[in-house]
Amino acid sequence: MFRSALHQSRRAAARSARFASTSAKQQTLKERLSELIPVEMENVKAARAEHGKKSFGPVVVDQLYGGMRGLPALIWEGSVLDAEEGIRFRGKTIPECQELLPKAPGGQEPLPEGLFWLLVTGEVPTQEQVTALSKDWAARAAIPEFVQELIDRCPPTLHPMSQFSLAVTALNHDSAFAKAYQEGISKKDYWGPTFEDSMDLIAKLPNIAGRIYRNVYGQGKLPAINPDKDYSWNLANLLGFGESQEFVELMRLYITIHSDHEGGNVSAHTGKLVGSALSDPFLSFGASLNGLAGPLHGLANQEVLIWLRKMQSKIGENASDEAVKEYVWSTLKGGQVVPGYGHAVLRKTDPRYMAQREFALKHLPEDPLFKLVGQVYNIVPEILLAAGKAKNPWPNVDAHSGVLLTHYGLTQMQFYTVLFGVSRAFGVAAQLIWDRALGAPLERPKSYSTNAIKQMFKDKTA
Ligand SMILES: CC(=O)SCCNC(=O)CCNC(=O)[C@H](O)C(C)(C)COP(=O)(O)OP(=O)(O)OC[C@H]1O[C@@H](n2cnc3c(N)ncnc32)[C@H](O)[C@@H]1OP(=O)(O)O
Ligand SMILES: O=C([O-])CC(=O)C(=O)O
Repeated sequence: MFRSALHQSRRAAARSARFASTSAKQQTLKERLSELIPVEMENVKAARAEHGKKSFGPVVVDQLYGGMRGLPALIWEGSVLDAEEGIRFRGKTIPECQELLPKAPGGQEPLPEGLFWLLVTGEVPTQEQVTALSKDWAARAAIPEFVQELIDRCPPTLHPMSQFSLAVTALNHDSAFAKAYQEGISKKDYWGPTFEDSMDLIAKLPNIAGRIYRNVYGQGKLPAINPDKDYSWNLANLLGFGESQEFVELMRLYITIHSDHEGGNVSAHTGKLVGSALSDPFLSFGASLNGLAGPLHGLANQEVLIWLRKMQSKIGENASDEAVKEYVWSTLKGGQVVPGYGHAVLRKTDPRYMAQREFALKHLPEDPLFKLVGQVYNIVPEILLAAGKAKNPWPNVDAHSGVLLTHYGLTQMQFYTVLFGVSRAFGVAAQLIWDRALGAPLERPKSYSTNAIKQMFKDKTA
């Protein structure tokens, strides 16, 4: 009976996918989503009916002390991470996304608009649907005057990530979800205003990021959003790099690959957790950003560049492998981590690192800093293995992002994590929409004290 429910829901999904392909041109993301939600509700119901009582295996006490590594604890629809092969967005690898997602005219990198559509629906959109999304986001891009003033009043010495988080949190002033909740919206309709807030959130981030960048680094007045251009072009232009076709392409790739990394990473999980209290998407994503701002998470892309620059000032440019090795060892011996290396889940080189490396090989193969990143790649894993602590000696996404931004003249490292944050909104927003559509409950796992654990196992051998 359970199996037949699953089959029925799959048949309904297939019917609905066929419908989508015939009427794709006319459908907006919200229209498509409203068709998919009832299908997915049935799918989840069937999956829970069939598998709900099955166990993933035992939970051991070390997992409670060890940052919950490997603990199956969350549902996250947009992406799943495999330790060996890396991330798949709705089942698609990064190279597959690069191939399948729509591009801008003359562009070769995927448009993040298409990635968002994929994260939300599990489907690859048409060129027209992606263009419509670019236009929709451009139309929603303006930020309220008081948020502009809030950013303008921040001292330039306040870290750009703190400014970013303040501004995103303040967008809650106009939250459609918070308003609808106060007006007594029914649970079954939560997803509608969550969708609107999520679209507004993503749309407004370039104006927030651009304003912070120009304020902090004295880069002059913010230009207007161009409604005929895509999201990444507008973001690049607000930062002052709209003239560089390569930088715009880099933004398309960057926003696509940093968007989502399943649900357990700090920023994604924080957004989901805060959203589970029915805090609106602005409050939820503001919280995500505060997690992303930590040096073991998104701030690592700033830390990598700082570390590379420090290395250069200590051992000079074009340093020998021996000198680099010595510098890496001195980092470890100083009780610090090598930023950009290691990962909580991955056990191979991050495919996001590889995608950025390929971009560099194509566009900036002779860049001296890129060469240093390559040299470090040949040296660090062996040293981390020899040091014997890190479970994954290979580079993660952050080991490569800064060098690309620096190449095009975006040299202000403290700003880098803001760009990561713009991208991470895509993944968090997509999940918030589904969480509210599927009625995800308040998150509240059980915690224990050390004494409670000791007591629990007092008279037991295992
Ligand atoms: C977008 C992202 O968030 S990607 C990650 C970005 N962060 C970084 O690049 C910072 C450097 N890397 C790290 O600190 C870690 O590898 C993390 C935080 C990413 C993962 O942490 P964990 O899952 O705890 O890693 P792991 O189980 O391998 O850690 C075991 C030990 O190796 C150490 N280790 C792991 N990676 C490194 C590293 N790059 N340099 C030095 N030591 C390391 C850990 O600090 C830990 O030491 P401890 O036992 O003294 O506490
Ligand atoms: O998956 C993680 O824990 C960290 C990471 O790479 C990301 O969030 O992009």
